[in-house]
Amino acid sequence: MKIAHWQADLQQIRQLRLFNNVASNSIDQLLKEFRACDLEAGEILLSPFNRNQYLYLLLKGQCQVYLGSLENQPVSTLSIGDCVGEISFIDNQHPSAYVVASEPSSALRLHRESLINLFQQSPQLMHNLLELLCERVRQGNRVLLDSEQNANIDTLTGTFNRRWLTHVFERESTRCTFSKRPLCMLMLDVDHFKAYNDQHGHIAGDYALWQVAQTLRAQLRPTDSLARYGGEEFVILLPEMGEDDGRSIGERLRQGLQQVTSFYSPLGTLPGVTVSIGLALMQPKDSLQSLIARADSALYKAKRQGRNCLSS
Ligand SMILES: Nc1nc2c(ncn2[C@@H]2O[C@H](COP(=O)(O)OP(=O)(O)OP(=O)(O)O)[C@@H](O)[C@H]2O)c(=O)[nH]1
Repeated sequence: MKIAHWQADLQQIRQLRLFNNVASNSIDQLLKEFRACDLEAGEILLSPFNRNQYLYLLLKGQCQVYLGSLENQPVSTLSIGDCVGEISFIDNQHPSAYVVASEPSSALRLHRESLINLFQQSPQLMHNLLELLCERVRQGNRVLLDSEQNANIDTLTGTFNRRWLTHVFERESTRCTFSKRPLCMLMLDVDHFKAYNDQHGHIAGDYALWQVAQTLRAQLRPTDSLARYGGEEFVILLPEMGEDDGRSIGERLRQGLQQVTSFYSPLGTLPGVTVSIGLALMQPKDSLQSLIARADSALYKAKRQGRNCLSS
């Protein structure tokens, strides 16, 4: 980072959010506390390994924010007018993220020693800084929410995964028990899938799993929960469904897949697959594990009965 010569352009300064509505006669005084600096592309401005003493205000260029490691995808981009390092500047702790200049950039920087001075001179600037901080907190919460949602999604099929099933079972089983309603579980397993992979290739197998997920999802209610439980196994929770209803839904899903005799994929047309289904009705005191164990043995029965059928 190079300290740069900088001629204050009041027009530009007034447009920066930190200086929003700050009285013109204070700006001159405030700017004396700032130093201009130039950053090269790739330069690391903040790192969780180094304590940060400065608040940066981007005047030119842009920076990217990385959480955890610089190998990860950037979580956000900071551009002209954005503040950098405001949290560690205030609490004097290590930054929680890496901030890297993604192109040659210029910034104004302010040492934390000037903080008190600055606030005394301009409550408006303090107000602006608080607003920017709140925005950063909200942005952080959004990133957290996104990563939480991604952690529940199976990347191949776009359905929920086993982790999410644990979470949703807790909620739905409590709700159904409380309202004295039944809950049904279906466990589906693609038939002869090893042979499918062997014959058409693993990528084709991946497309077939994707196709299964699409077909199942299209036939379920929004309140039903579809999760990929593992390899070629899916679990469906049917809240407020007794055994007979669960059976007819399972049967409809099985037939729906049987009817997809072929489907289009980026590899060309591929044959469809069939599934075997095990059904289990939730009993009082059932845990997710005990319910899955019964659905799994019903599935095993369906496999023994010749596959492409439902058993309970
Ligand atoms: N393409 C693909 N294959 C997978 C995936 N997960 C598991 N498999 C394959 O699924 C196959 C499952 O084989 P098996 O458990 O022997 O069962 P099966 O051949 O389907 O036979 P049955 O279940 O008895 O009808 C294995 O060959 C796994 O490699 C995946 O994500 N993609």
